[in-house]
Amino acid sequence: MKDFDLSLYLVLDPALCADLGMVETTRAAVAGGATIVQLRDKHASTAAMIETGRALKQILHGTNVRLIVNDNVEVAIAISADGLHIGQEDMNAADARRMIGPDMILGLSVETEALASSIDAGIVDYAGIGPVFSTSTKPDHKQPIGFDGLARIVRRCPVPSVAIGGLKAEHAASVCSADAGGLAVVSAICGQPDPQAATALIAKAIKEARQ
Ligand SMILES: Cc1ncc(COP(=O)(O)OP(=O)(O)O)c(N)n1
Ligand SMILES: Cc1nc(C(=O)O)sc1CCOP(=O)(O)O
Ligand SMILES: [Mg+2]
Repeated sequence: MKDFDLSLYLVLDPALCADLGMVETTRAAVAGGATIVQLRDKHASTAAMIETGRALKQILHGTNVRLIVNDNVEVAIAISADGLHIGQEDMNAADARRMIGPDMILGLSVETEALASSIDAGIVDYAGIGPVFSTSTKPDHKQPIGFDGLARIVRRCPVPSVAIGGLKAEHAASVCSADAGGLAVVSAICGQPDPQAATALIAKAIKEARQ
């Protein structure tokens, strides 16, 4: 069984993190209670992502916080990341698994009940489900599913799941009620005046929702 915690999943965005940078934002978020971090940079070269990924690995060394690379399997392998996250339009999950080997965490985006049902739990370790709400962070996002849609999709998922899309601390209780394993957030942490405090606020809301 792979050891990872989806409770508070930080997805990095270089533009939103412009002031502090992705590395310092990650340092602050980990201090605030982030449990997993994704390096997501849709415009960086592979070489630039490898450099950032190595810096993130240093920050996360000695913590239980896992580092996931978005989209780029070459980067995930080059930096020996803890995991890779792919979407339906990125690559086939079985091909990704063959490339990263059996031990790396593999996350897959799913937007519908049918896609959730089709997940092979022998290949995929967790599902990213969304968008719950419309969000300007990902202009090409699919149709928002709301909390009812989230609950329906989670029910069909044979693997742990994390909700994404427009989520903030105030949504922790609804995400937990839908039985998702956590909240994935970008703008609720990246670019916030105090990313550590912003993370701690979400972590507190998750803790309260689970009590
Ligand atoms: C945790 C998590 N869930 C969903 C996504 C979205 O992945 P994808 O659909 O491939 O879109 P991009 O992020 O690549 O634009 C994610 N990155 N992380
Ligand atoms: C990276 C990503 N994936 C989504 C999906 O629906 O699959 S929504 C999204 C961006 C989420 O950003 P914010 O927390 O700022 O709303
Ligand atoms: Mg993708």
